[in-house]
Amino acid sequence: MKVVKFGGSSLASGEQFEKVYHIVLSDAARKIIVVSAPGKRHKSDKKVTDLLIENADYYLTYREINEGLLEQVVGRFYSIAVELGIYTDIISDIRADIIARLTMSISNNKKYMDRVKAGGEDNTARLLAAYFNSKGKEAHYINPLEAGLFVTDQPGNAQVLAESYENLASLKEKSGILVFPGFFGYSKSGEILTFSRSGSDITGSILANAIHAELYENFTDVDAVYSVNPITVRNPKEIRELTYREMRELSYAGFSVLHDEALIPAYRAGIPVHIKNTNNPSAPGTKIVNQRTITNGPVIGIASAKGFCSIYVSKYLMNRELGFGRKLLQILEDFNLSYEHSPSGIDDISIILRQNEIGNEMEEAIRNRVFTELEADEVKIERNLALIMIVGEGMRHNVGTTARASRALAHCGVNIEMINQGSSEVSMMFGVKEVDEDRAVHSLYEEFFVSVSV
Ligand SMILES: Nc1ncnc2c1ncn2[C@@H]1O[C@H](COP(=O)(O)OP(=O)(O)O)[C@@H](O)[C@H]1O
Ligand SMILES: N[C@@H](CC(=O)OP(=O)(O)O)C(=O)O
Repeated sequence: MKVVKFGGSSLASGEQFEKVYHIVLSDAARKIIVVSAPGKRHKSDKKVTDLLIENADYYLTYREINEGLLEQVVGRFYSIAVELGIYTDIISDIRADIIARLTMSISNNKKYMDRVKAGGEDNTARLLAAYFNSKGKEAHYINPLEAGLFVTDQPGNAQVLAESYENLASLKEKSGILVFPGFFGYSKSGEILTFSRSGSDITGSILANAIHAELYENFTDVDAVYSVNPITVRNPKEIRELTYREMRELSYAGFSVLHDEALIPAYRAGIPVHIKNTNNPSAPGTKIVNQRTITNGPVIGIASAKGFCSIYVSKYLMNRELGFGRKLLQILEDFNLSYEHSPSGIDDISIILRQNEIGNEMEEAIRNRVFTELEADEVKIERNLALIMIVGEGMRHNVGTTARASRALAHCGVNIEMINQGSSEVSMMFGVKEVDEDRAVHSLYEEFFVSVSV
């Protein structure tokens, strides 16, 4: 039995729905279909989720529906139904559902937003099931509350609760194709909560774990996971096989093709993940597995992401001071900040954080506390950093990868602000200024994938 997830790009129009229909029917093992909300049909288009957010924002501000915005969302579903020739009252049901989400009582703005956002996936699942039925195929929309997908009470960032796996296991026994909306679950008190953005990938992985699927297929709009983001480098090398660890590191640092939280459930149950292209289903795609044979050089992928800042603290004899690191992290915890990395030296430590979490006032308050409470010699906060992650299981067995990477960065004139090598030895991270990011990635790609034989 397979769980198959289709992303927003795979469901953006009636034509895409048709492709999904044929893909699902071409393999009888494809049992549970997880759907995102319709995505962009072209570059300047809007995702249904973003349209729903605009609708919710308007309602929160004016306490009335903006008819124009509402029509944009309903119009997306309507045009898909027309293209597919589904002439039922499904569109009036979808309109009523979205109006109900928008006009319900508001106790908490963030939860209100989640309920509206979830309308994209929920109605897409209903529409896809209706399409299968219109073609005489047995398919059922599955409601995540009835199926028992329970999550924590964290709006926009919910986490699955352990009991969900047992609840969802019984889906295996149901007949026909099951169409499950991605991206959201329910709190124990019955409220809708979404995962973070792009979270339908997480739903697919949870379901694959719950039913002990033989495979979790994730259909998107690219032929493979590429060794570098195809938006940064043209026609990059395709990756055929990746380990869970490699993909985890790469998706953390910018390989948005798979949500970085989506691997854990599949990994825990040992279920391979297969990334495939809805627009070219016969392409081999990329498999994510527990172990792979290392046929390439040390590096399998290079990922990068903007939006980080570093807090650099130095103090003479820091290494001898009991509890220094703990006290520093305690200060950050007091500000409700989680940190990403902390490379350190004998007398200094840098803490890397996501900069959108620290405003200017908070920055000043942190600086003051570190100076006064920790008696630091120097505290420097640097913004607009990009992290570049070089990843590959082969790095463990290869000498000189760091030297090659540093040489490549020096070659293109990029200054390394910080280096961090993960203890797992499958990744190496470089901090550079955001303005240097693209140049650095090109040069690293050239070094590890193009010019030098490995
Ligand atoms: N290394 C990479 N390999 C493939 N795609 C990548 C990579 N890094 C970023 N992407 C982007 O991920 C996109 C697919 O993910 P996403 O937009 O979430 O699709 P979906 O609509 O299927 O959920 C691709 O179109 C591509 O632009
Ligand atoms: N529709 C949601 C969830 C999702 O997974 O979407 P996509 O598959 O298009 O990344 C979002 O835009 O965040």
